[in-house]
Amino acid sequence: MITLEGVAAGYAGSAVVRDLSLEVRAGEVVGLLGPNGAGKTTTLLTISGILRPLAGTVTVLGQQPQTRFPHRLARQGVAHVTESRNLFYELTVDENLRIALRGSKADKQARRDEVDELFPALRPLRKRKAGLLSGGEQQMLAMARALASKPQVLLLDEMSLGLAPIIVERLLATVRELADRTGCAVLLVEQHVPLALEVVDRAYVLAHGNVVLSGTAEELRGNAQVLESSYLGDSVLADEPGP
Ligand SMILES: Nc1ncnc2c1ncn2[C@@H]1O[C@H](COP(=O)(O)OP(=O)(O)OP(=O)(O)O)[C@@H](O)[C@H]1O
Repeated sequence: MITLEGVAAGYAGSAVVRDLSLEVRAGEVVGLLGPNGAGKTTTLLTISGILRPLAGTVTVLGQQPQTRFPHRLARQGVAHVTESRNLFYELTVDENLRIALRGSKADKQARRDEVDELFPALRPLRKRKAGLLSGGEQQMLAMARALASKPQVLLLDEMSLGLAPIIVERLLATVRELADRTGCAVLLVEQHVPLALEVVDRAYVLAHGNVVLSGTAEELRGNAQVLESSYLGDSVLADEPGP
């Protein structure tokens, strides 16, 4: 679903991510972890076609998104939820969802039912303007919008930004359920490392634009010291229970 081979990515011809190879298969949830400025957002932007790779090959759903028109990719089943959430804040929850729904009437109804099942907390908020929702509710709506477009590939950039760990835990569980149910391939950037490692199948750790560690969630959980040192002293594992 997503394959990167020897990819360099960056801005104005200058690479901030180098020699990156990664893979996300159907139904997998894969984490892209690492400290601030490591190149995680740049990697997602390159996968969704917003940035062109400076070197290497990006393949998404069998195609190379080396196009200046990322909306074409979106129509082909790639949803990218950016840090800014991209909601229409003056529109209601319902209206935000309606805009994102695609396909026949039956398709749209099926998507709506799925959204209702995965995000029951949004049901009583349908008539509320998106701008009046809490941070967690807005993030749910951003994910629900992504789901409404029936993605085969979902890119999630720091969906937990500014949210309490309990909300993050719920959102991550929903992402897992979405991948298991729909077979969607999910690549997620997440700062809450221990929480992310509870739901992802595998993860890549980026530091200074290079992969410094990768493995299954179990391998990474068992490699906490190396994982922590890749964050250059940031105590990412601080919310792990003590010994
Ligand atoms: N539009 C831009 N033009 C030039 N450099 C940029 C641009 N956006 C990001 N960068 C630089 O690229 C590097 C990687 O940034 P990126 O946003 O990909 O990191 P990140 O791992 O997502 O960080 P964070 O966790 O802080 O969001 C940083 O040094 C950043 O300053």
